[in-house]
Amino acid sequence: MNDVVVDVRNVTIRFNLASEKIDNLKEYVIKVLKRELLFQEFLAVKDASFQIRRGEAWGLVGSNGSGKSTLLKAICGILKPYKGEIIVNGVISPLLELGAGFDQNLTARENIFLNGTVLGHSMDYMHKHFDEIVEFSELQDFLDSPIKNFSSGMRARLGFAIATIVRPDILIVDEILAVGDYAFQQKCLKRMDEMMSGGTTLIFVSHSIDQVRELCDHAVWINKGDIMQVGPVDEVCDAYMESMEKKVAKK
Ligand SMILES: Nc1ncnc2c1ncn2[C@@H]1O[C@H](COP(=O)(O)OP(=O)(O)OP(=O)(O)O)[C@@H](O)[C@H]1O
Repeated sequence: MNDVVVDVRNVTIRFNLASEKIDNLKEYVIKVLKRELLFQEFLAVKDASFQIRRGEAWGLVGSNGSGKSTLLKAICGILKPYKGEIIVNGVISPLLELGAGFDQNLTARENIFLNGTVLGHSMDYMHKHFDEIVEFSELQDFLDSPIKNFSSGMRARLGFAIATIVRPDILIVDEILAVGDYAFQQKCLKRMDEMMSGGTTLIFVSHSIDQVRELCDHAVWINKGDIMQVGPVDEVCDAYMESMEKKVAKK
């Protein structure tokens, strides 16, 4: 049996950055049509390869702007690699940036249904799980307020509660716990633990190395798009922390 659920094969992700300043949309369109707009190639992830097996928990670590979220988006299929391929076996429940899948002008109640649909659930399914979502998020008193008035922690509560009503094959959690309070973080960690006991594979991005060590068994350290190390969580986190400490000492 092939138990590899995410196979990242020599993946390079490229963005085109406009290399000149453009002040307005009209100027942009004219330049694109005249083929005068210059782009600079920027590789956010370079030749990344690793394999994640069923039931494993992987942490992605690295400093700001190193390519963690970009790699997660490619695993979710939101971004297409410029080179290489990613093979995913199973259903992914992605919990990416805060507010992704939410409409800021709709209420929490409406957003539960909207976000559920974005994740591929029927209205019927969302009706059945509505109370469970509200209970987990502890937002009973704010159900009819528009999301734009929510704090980042409240958005994280709602997003996490929706993304984890199903027991997906692969759960992807990007830095979302950072904005939740301590009690909510513990509640989320417990739920992730339970999901992993049930066989869910986890891919987790966090700047809290303690959380990565606690939750994950493997890790990838990425730095400015380069994969620095892949392997057992403690080895990778030790190497990453050592490099961070050296960086701090130099300053
Ligand atoms: N849509 C985009 N267009 C152009 N550049 C992008 C785009 N998305 C990300 N980048 C660039 O790719 C690089 C990696 O960004 P990414 O968000 O993956 O970093 P990260 O490791 O998740 O950072 P952080 O820890 O700060 O969240 C950054 O330099 C960022 O500016």
